[in-house]
Amino acid sequence: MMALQGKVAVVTGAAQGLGKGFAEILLQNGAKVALLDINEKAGKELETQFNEAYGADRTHFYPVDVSSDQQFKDAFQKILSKFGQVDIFCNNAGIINEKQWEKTVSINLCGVVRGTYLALEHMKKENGGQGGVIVNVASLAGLGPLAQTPIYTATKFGVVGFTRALALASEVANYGVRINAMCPAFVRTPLIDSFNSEEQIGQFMGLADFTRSLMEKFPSLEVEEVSKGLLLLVKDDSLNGACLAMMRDGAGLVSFPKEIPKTPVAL
Ligand SMILES: NC(=O)C1=CN([C@@H]2O[C@H](COP(=O)(O)OP(=O)(O)OC[C@H]3O[C@@H](n4cnc5c(N)ncnc54)[C@H](O)[C@@H]3O)[C@@H](O)[C@H]2O)C=CC1
Ligand SMILES: CCCCC/C=C\C=C\C(=O)C/C=C\C/C=C\CCCC(=O)O
Repeated sequence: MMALQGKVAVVTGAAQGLGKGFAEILLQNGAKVALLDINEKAGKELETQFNEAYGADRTHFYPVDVSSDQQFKDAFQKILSKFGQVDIFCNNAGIINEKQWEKTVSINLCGVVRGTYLALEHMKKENGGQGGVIVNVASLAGLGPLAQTPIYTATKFGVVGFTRALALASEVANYGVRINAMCPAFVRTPLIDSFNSEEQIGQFMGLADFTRSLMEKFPSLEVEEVSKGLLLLVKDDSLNGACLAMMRDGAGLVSFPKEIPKTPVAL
């Protein structure tokens, strides 16, 4: 089990919702945490709140839009200057916007790739790094389709595939870095509150009842429950390439078939 005392963590999308919960559970377990978010006001307020609660200089906020390569790189350098190292990197920032779908891809998928590659370059043993762990936040919609949000679903499938492929690369090439994914069902955060909006859902608004019936099948989780899942993926040294599915009735590591299950067809 990885002990978090003295470790340095980075969490994107940390100003509210799941990211705030992830940052807090890492602080409670002894890590220092760099908070990254596009929302400067909420991020700075959270930095003050966390430093009061967990000790001066345990957290620092960095304004970063994960869709910007430059902002991400600059912040990473500043984090290294302040904290000296990065051991844990959680790519959590994500949005739902089916209308501005290229923006959604740039944040939800490309943002995860940007963060992961920055962390990997620093952590990789072949670069003189000390190893570490990266956790990418996907969704249950990264394992099965959410009809109202095809682009969001595509980005989350992308996050799962990217995580699994890179975890395998890490194992084969011995990077010394573990890379895992989280796949929670609906979680009570502002993301869900803002969902009933034509601005974000566009042409798929008519499918709202279908989503509501799905939400009955997967009742909402609380941030605190999902945060315990993050802690598991960070601490358990045996987990690399793991996808943790989280639902109200329990969490579990997803098994992927070694062979492609298929029904034969005549061609
Ligand atoms: N709430 C839910 O039901 C579920 C959420 N997720 C995923 O969990 C992650 C976090 O979601 P929530 O906490 O629910 O959302 P949220 O909307 O409550 O929080 C997202 C945070 O990300 C920040 N953010 C947005 N765009 C950004 C950007 N370009 N750069 C940096 N920060 C940015 C926001 O300012 C906000 O603080 C997302 O990746 C989401 O897809 C996964 C499954 C279920
Ligand atoms: C296995 C089928 C896919 C199940 C997907 C389950 C949950 C995924 C949740 C998310 O990732 C994003 C969270 C919320 C957005 C989705 C719908 C909210 C709709 C609210 C409403 O219409 O009232």
